Amino acid sequence: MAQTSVILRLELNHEQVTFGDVAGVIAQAGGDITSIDVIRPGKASSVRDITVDVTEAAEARVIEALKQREGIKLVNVSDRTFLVHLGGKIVTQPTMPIKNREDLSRVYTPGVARVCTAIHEDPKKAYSLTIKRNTIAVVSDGTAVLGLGDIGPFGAAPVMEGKAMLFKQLAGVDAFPICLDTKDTDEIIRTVKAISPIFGGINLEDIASPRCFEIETRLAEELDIPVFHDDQHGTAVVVIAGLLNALKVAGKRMEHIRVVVNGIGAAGVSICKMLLAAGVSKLVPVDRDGAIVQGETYANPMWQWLAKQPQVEAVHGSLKEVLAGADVFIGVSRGGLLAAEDVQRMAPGSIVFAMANPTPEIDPEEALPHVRVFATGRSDYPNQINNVLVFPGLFRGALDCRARRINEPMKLAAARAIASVVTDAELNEQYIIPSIFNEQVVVKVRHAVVEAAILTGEARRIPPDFR
Ligand SMILES: NC(=O)C1=CN([C@@H]2O[C@H](COP(=O)(O)OP(=O)(O)OC[C@H]3O[C@@H](n4cnc5c(N)ncnc54)[C@H](O)[C@@H]3O)[C@@H](O)[C@H]2O)C=CC1
Ligand SMILES: CC(=O)C(=O)O
Ligand SMILES: [Mg+2]
Repeated sequence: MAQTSVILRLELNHEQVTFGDVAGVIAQAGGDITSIDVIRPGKASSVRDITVDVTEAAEARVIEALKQREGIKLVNVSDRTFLVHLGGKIVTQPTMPIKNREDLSRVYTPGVARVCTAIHEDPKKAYSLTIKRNTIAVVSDGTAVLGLGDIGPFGAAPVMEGKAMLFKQLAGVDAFPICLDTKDTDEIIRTVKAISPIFGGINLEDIASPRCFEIETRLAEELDIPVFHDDQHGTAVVVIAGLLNALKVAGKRMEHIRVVVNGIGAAGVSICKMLLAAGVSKLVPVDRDGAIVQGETYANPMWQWLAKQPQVEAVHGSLKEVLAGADVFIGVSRGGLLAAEDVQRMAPGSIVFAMANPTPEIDPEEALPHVRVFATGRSDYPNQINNVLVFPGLFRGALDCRARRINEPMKLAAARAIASVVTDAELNEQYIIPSIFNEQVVVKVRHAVVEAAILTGEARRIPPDFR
């Protein structure tokens, strides 16, 4: 159940209520008080800010219960999640202050002109003399934002700002959110190409399938900087990392497991491809109409590709039907699709990655008693399988070695690097994947990605620590 934190500003009439009464009302309605600040003390009345943790469902109950109680005036409700978004979440910052005319004539005109000319004469110098070498565009058209669907470019912005924050905080990569007001494939490609000169890489985000496949493929072909659709490959990389460790916990092997992947969109297609490359021999891709079946014909070119793979089962069925007996469930579809009895019918020692955001395919509380390893994309449960473990270190590595592309060996190396952060001694059901705050993650992913890029001839620069 999604948890939120609200700050309630209350004016209390001391003749009618005590603070104990207030606490009782909140607790009864399902809220959990985490802090109290006195804003205005007073004998007859006082004003306090009360921070309350509640589930989304209980929030309205708490508010209503307070409003109904005599002696309590609800002055304001602030959602702490909204508060951190006020004014946006990132800023740009100069690398030095401009203190005097001399500084001004160096960083700007006339001095800057010589630098411009030098870059014009040798465009490679853009990497040393501009922000290009450390800057990524996070590009979305707002059509598949988390699991919220097509909520448009304005709606997408808080997620893209969040990705930019994570790039910077975790890997020192400067990232800029770009939310496009078009859903047209050609226009998106034209626009990204037109803005690309200032960027060292393009992170495509939350662009709906199947359009995202063509956009990424064409941009990767036409640009000489890495183009990476995070929802496809970032997700696939982190799933493989989690699965490598979950299989160790469950005592199963990649070649023997039967895997059901639900939601064959951007993330699902890339996950299926990476599972096949990793040696999975029994795969059941499932979308809204049930299993994608070997030998059938599909209009979606990616589903058609899957239907031709010998490892894909030739069995029709709904998600619930095909899930019976499966060793692994990977959900990248939509929240709330499964119940306890569905995961109960999986093979013993089952592994469930319910990764739809913000609501997983099955409520963790329902799934946990019946599965061996359980993971979600969320940060409020153990085992957060989220592409945030991948994109910061992966782009850090790609930028440092000036990789032209991000190829399969670089992705596989990233997956193994993430898995390796959890040592065999630490590994258990609750800890198959490191926390995003584990500093080893970015360090190891970067190192593995640079190494793979050098080995596969993708690097255009050897970073000093590899010389
Ligand atoms: N934890 C993580 O790191 C990540 C999680 N996700 C989550 O995965 C989900 C899908 O993301 P994308 O692949 O980018 O979206 P997408 O829109 O490209 O694909 C979603 C797919 O799920 C299918 N689908 C919808 N309802 C379904 C149902 N009831 N049963 C089976 N399939 C169904 C759609 O037909 C579509 O093919 C979202 O909830 C997203 O938040 C995506 C990327 C990373
Ligand atoms: C995590 C992520 O990229 C998504 O849910 O779309
Ligand atoms: Mg995404």
